[in-house]
Amino acid sequence: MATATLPMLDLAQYHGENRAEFLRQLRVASRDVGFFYLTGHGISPQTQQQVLALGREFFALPLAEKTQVQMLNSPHFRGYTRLNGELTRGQPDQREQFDIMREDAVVGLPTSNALWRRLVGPNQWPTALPALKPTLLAFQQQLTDVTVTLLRAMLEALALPADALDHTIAGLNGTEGPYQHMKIVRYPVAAANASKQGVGAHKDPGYLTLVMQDQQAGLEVETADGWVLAEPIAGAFVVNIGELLEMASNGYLKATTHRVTSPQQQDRYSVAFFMAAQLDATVPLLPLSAELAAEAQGPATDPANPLLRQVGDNTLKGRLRSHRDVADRHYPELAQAS
Ligand SMILES: O=C(O)CCC(=O)C(=O)O
Ligand SMILES: [Fe+2]
Repeated sequence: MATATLPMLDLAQYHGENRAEFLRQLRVASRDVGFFYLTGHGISPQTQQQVLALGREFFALPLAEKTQVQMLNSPHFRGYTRLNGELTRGQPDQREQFDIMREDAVVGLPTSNALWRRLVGPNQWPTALPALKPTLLAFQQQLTDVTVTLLRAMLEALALPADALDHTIAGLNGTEGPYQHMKIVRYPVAAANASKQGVGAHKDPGYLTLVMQDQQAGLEVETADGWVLAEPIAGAFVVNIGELLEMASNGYLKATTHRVTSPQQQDRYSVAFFMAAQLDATVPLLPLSAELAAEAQGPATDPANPLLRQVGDNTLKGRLRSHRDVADRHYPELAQAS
């Protein structure tokens, strides 16, 4: 593991007198590493601790309570996934998790070419832990606000209008704001000789991801210097860029591969939040200046997993690959094709 560390950015500077220098650092970090720590985001340590504590409580519930809200029940890919229940590049991840998205009503009947509309719908909530719903939904909204600010700052950092992507995060069918997806995760200590794939190497699909970690390390980032450990820093979020933003910037902003290695001594808890364009958006190609365009390397393409500019199709494709059991039950016609 390389000893390099990730860049550190203070979002408070975006609103202060160091704005220009902040934007420069943001541009360089997003171009060269695609990963950084973020402080000055305005979310209090108390709120962070409260969410992590509630996450621990959730995972400590009896399996029967967690199974009651299993993702397998949900055509909208919300709910609990047991250990080994999610696949990354076909290999099972050593983590259990609970996924939520925007709390929505089911939208109208899908037409055959817009099956992604079925991603929209309600979350599942465990009756045994009533505090989970209000706490996680409020936290999801706070993280959304931070990522929207950050997205606008990134566009400014590219010398574009801050609102250049606002039309892709305005909301779907009367909902407000961008696509939201949050998960609370538990990575158990790996048994000797067992797989240590907490989550396999991957890029995130959306615009921007925020990760909140407890004190247990495990998140690793692939950089030009090799794999770098994103050591937890109390109060700071880890930010990374997703494939949609890489695509919009023609590869100037980098979606970087990362993974989690199972902890050795203590279970690790984290919360990951993924902000993306709304499902009916098509990701535009941003008009970069000639100077910046010269540094844009084009989005990385993986022939085994091509990116789709239509966000709903791209999102559904990712969910079907990661959660095969949900795909088989709720999308049999697509599960066979993917
Ligand atoms: O748990 C973490 O630290 C990161 C998780 C992650 O990369 C993901 O779920 O996409
Ligand atoms: Fe990730």
